[in-house]
Amino acid sequence: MQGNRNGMIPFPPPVSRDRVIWEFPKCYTPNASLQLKKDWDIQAKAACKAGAARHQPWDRQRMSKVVVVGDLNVGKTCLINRFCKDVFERDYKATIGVDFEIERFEVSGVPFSLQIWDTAGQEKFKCIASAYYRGAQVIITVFDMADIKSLDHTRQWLEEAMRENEPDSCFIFLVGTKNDLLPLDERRRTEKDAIRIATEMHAEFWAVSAKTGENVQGFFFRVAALAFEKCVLKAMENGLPASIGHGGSIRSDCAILEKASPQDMKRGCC
Ligand SMILES: Nc1nc2c(ncn2[C@@H]2O[C@H](COP(=O)(O)OP(=O)(O)OP(=O)(O)O)[C@@H](O)[C@H]2O)c(=O)[nH]1
Repeated sequence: MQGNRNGMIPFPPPVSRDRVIWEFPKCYTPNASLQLKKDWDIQAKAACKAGAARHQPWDRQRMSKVVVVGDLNVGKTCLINRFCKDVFERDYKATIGVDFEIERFEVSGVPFSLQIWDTAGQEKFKCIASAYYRGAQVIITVFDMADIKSLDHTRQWLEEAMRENEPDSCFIFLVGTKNDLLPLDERRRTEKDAIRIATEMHAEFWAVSAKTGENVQGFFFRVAALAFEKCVLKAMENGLPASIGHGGSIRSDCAILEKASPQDMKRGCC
């Protein structure tokens, strides 16, 4: 895509159809869920409706920061790549430091983005990666369903990520990857252990497979919906106009990305 003279892209293309969210996405299991409700908050819904109806030019986007942490080799990069690029890489290539993707959505008629930070699980890159934990609205702690030790380590990963963030400021998810590797009975046992740990962490649990794609879209839609709704509610709490939409004002804890494309934003990792 061509930028203007400043290298900026004035109007990003419309959000692809498979990134449009109207219905409030369901949780994976009510036994470890951040919210059991089935629909959007009524006030947030009304604000979105009013904003979307205005059809203003899309000159900026609201964005939440998502940080993905967990042991090396658990499948963080594959999970992100399955969702953002619909690919699966069989060979392991360690993440060096950090990398990020920006994924654009339309939620209840309103543009919204997730800035998804993929961090390195290797000890030697930890100090680089941890510099990027700050300012997260969502923390995703990932473990490998076929490696129970990686589940035990998620508490430590969360603790480290929370050190850089305010208590109660983030949605926390516990995600078990590679569920394609387990027979059903073993999968059930691991899920039971994970649900116990998710409850301790005040996290929502999901079991996914980047290889088969199972639950990957459902999971990221849930992340986007919860993060988006929180932005809307926070903006309303702060007394900002209740009408939110293309060019409207959700500020709160969402960053606003002014007319820059993901390519403009993408920096080399450390
Ligand atoms: N069977 C199966 N293998 C997977 C899945 N997800 C990832 N893998 C494999 O697990 C290995 C590690 O995946 P990565 O996504 O690179 O792991 P990572 O957590 O990003 O690792 P670091 O970058 O070192 O932190 C790769 O060989 C993947 O092919 C999955 O859902 N199923």
